[in-house]
Amino acid sequence: MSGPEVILRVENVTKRFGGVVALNDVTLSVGRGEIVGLIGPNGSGKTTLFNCITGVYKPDRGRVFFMGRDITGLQPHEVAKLGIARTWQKVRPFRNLTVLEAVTTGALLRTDSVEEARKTAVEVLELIGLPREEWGRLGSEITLMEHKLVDLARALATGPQLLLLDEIAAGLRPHEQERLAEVIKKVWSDRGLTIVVVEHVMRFVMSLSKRVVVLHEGRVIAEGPPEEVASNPRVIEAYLGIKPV
Ligand SMILES: Nc1ncnc2c1ncn2[C@@H]1O[C@H](COP(=O)(O)OP(=O)(O)OP(=O)(O)O)[C@@H](O)[C@H]1O
Repeated sequence: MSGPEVILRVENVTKRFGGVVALNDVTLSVGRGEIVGLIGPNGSGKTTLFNCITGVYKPDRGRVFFMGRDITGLQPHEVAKLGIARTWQKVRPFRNLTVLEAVTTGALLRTDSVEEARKTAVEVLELIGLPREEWGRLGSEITLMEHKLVDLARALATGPQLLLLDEIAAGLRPHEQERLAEVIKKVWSDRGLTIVVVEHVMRFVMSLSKRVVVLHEGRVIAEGPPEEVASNPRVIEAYLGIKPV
């Protein structure tokens, strides 16, 4: 890939679960500063790819490079420390923590000082625009949209260079998805981040990404600008379940 520095490189990654080949020789690159959409039907391997990048799973074959360094097989906390953060497909409730405390836990990756971590959390919460009166509320008291923003804030508080968002728009109403896309664009430009967005909601992907990679049955079947990819017959065939633009 020419152009910007390659920040993430996945090379020939294969991951099997028993007889299921979740990823089959996947190769892709992400340039620094890009927002790349990763799409594909249910079960095509998107979350498994995130798990192989972040050290949740070790690939059976292939390598993962981050900023030129081979990170294959590192533990999740080591990968996080190097500067890769993620959100999870399922909202992870933090019933007994407040919003501010939950985001502070993210910042504790980089410091032992709770005071310093809280400062980072405040900065991030201000950046994403979650109103101050929400910061003292418990996880059990906030809406799904607020949970998504807190997940995003917690990931940002770890101080990443690369952010992996796993279906963060799922379950939100269209106007909430629009707001979330605006927040993501804001943090992307403010923090100079690189972002990979796994998403089923095509409109959401298209509003964020100039380049989309399509997975189908564990393989990359197409890659390019969203409009081009959306009209690619191979993608349409693989992807009958896709939501219309
Ligand atoms: N821990 C696991 N154990 C066994 N099989 C798994 C595991 N994780 C994923 N798989 C299988 O690997 C394949 C890819 O799953 P994955 O969750 O990566 O797909 P996905 O594209 O993220 O799907 P979705 O859009 O539904 O979230 C599926 O067949 C899935 O059942």
